[in-house]
Amino acid sequence: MTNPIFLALDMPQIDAAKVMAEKVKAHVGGFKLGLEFFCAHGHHGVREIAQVGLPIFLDLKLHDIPNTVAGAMQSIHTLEPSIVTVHASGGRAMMEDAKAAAGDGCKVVAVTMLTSLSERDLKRMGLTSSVEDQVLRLAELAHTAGLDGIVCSGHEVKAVHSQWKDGFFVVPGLRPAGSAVGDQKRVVTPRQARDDGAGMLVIGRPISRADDPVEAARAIEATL
Ligand SMILES: O=C(O)c1cc(=O)[nH]c(=O)n1[C@@H]1O[C@H](COP(=O)(O)O)[C@@H](O)[C@H]1O
Repeated sequence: MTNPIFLALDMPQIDAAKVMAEKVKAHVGGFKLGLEFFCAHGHHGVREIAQVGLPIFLDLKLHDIPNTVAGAMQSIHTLEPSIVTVHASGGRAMMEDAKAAAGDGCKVVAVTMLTSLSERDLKRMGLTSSVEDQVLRLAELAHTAGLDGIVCSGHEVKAVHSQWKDGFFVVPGLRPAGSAVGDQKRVVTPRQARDDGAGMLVIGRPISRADDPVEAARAIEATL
């Protein structure tokens, strides 16, 4: 089994990110570079982390009109990411154009409801359905648009998996038992997410902010 853990390198310093990546590379399957890192270091930063030798998940959460998102996808071709995110709420045409513009071998997955949101947050946005129903609706839209899968929390992944059998499901908001939840609201353990159908486990602070990141990554890997 390839290691499904992707370490989120959410830090603004390129040197610290590279040191962290080198340290834990034996216990993870790849690295996720998101907005904090990409806004600070762009293409150069991605190339630096890619030198560590593991696949790169470029988490740009693109959300704009179809033409702009397709252009952004083309602008990252040369980085050869394994996987890129767009927001499902950008709509079907946006997702179709994003997928058409993605480079060969690059999965495109749609973020559904951020794991930092609760049912109450949905209501405040005027959405009256449950989180699970909203995730299932957006997952269906992403599937129809021809994407490879979605990003959702471990609370919904089982239901999404039963609706979309061959989809690829990325699950963040993961916390080993007893670790600090922080700003996440819908959390499960890495093992639970895996058992329920997650293809990729995105983990940041429980590893990167641990006193001993190598031991933290090794311990999580051992639970899978
Ligand atoms: O797209 C993501 O990766 C993502 C989607 C989501 O709904 N929730 C979420 O936490 N993430 C990302 O997953 C990572 C979680 O980090 P930790 O909470 O530190 O483990 C961060 O890099 C987030 O940007």
